[in-house]
Amino acid sequence: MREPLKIKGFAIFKGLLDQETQAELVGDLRRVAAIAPFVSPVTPSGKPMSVRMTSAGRLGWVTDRRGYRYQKQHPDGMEWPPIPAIALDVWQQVSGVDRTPDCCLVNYYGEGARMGMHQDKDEGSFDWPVVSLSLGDEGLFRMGNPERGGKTESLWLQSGDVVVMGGVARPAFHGVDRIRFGSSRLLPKGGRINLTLRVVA
Ligand SMILES: O=C(O)CCC(=O)C(=O)O
Ligand SMILES: [Fe+2]
Repeated sequence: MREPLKIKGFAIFKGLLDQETQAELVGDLRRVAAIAPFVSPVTPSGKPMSVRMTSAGRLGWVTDRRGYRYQKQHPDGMEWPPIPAIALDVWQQVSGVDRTPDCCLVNYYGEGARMGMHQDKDEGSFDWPVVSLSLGDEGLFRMGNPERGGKTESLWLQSGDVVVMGGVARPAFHGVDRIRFGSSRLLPKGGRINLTLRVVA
């Protein structure tokens, strides 16, 4: 495996997944969404998020008026489907830890969707990395600091890229400013999918 790019402690593996594997993973995610449909979540303050979300794994990440949290069931009551083997394989290749993730959060970015700067901090511990996989349209990923504000660096993530947020980058603020809708042909209707694999302590 090639050495990752390192930006502010974020390790970026450009093009880790080949096209065939990306297409296979999209098929797996269709099966995930057939069991646990994408929802349009709201933040605890009631603000609609522009991304749509579902999860796979023992736990799923959800947000609504009651707060941000992990839970064992989809908002509609069903258990989350298993994490696709391809995603677990990527985790094993890049995470550097000997534990399987509990959650694979699946975000879908349609035209105009974005994600504001935030920390991933509902996991109970920053000891485990978060591994992120990008599929479909390009997304402009912004990398910040463990405190809000300060200098940031941005990078376009393309289909097949993998980012590891570990060490100093684990508590760092990050977000997706915008996507280039229609820049990839992986998803017939366009858009971007991001998977994040997380250990929930
Ligand atoms: O879409 C991305 O690349 C990042 C997603 C993210 O930060 C999250 O789901 O917490
Ligand atoms: Fe995040």
